[in-house]
Amino acid sequence: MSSKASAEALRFENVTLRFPGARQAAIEDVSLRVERGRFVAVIGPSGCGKSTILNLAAGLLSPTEGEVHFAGERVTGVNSAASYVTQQANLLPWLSVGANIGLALKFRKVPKAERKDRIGHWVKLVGLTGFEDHYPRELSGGMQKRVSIARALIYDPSIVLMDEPFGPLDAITRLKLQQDLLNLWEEQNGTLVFVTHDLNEALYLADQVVVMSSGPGTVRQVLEVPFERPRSIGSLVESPEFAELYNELWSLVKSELQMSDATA
Ligand SMILES: Nc1ncnc2c1ncn2[C@@H]1O[C@H](COP(=O)(O)OP(=O)(O)OP(=O)(O)O)[C@@H](O)[C@H]1O
Repeated sequence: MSSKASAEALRFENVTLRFPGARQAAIEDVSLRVERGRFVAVIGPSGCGKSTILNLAAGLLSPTEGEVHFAGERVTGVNSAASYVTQQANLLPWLSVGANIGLALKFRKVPKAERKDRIGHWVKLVGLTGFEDHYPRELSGGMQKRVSIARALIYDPSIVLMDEPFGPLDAITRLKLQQDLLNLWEEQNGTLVFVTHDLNEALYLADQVVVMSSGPGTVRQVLEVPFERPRSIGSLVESPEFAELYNELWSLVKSELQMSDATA
């Protein structure tokens, strides 16, 4: 295998997905390559197929045409290497915070003592010390999100897929969690593909931003985000380079929104 091929995490090759009975394809002829260790944001108008792309990467949907590959292998069923953080935290209400976080370790038959250590470590990392024995209903939305992030990262998955990870949270909690995610996931050197509607979030977190067009969903442009890591959101926001890139991204997204309004 060439070094180029071995650095590849996810690849979409001319992927079209048409839901049964749909007038037009949800996504059409999407080609995309995500290298290992990269953070990639997918952004675009509502309905342009962002979640569909995550579902295809997770192996929950199969392309109508084209192929999805992960780590050099064609994805033909559920992609067990991928950890998926959906829009809702989806915690199991009858399990404590600790048990929710450790779920993937239990499925993988990690011995109890090791499980306990790793859960303790992650509870601390996501700032939930003292809440291990609480139940999801006793947590705020932000705390539930922290649990779902710890649950997704605890078993060192090869790739994490996140659908609007911080969507419903207030601005301050979002900022804090965005910075936490940067710190946590950079340490693990993992691959992250996430969908967002938030231009700032895309630029804070990602190495590349995939801007999609709608009707049907296609890749309009892939924008490189050159900011060095480790990143501090506070310093990024103050830099002129950030403002410049934000404007570039905004004009791309704005033209997509105008196009989708015109075709609606
Ligand atoms: N299960 C389904 N059956 C039929 N059509 C679907 C299904 N899921 C999604 N679609 C359609 O596919 C298209 C893409 O949907 P998708 O959810 O991927 O878009 P999105 O960009 O994630 O949207 P949003 O930003 O609003 O969450 C939309 O037109 C949607 O109506």
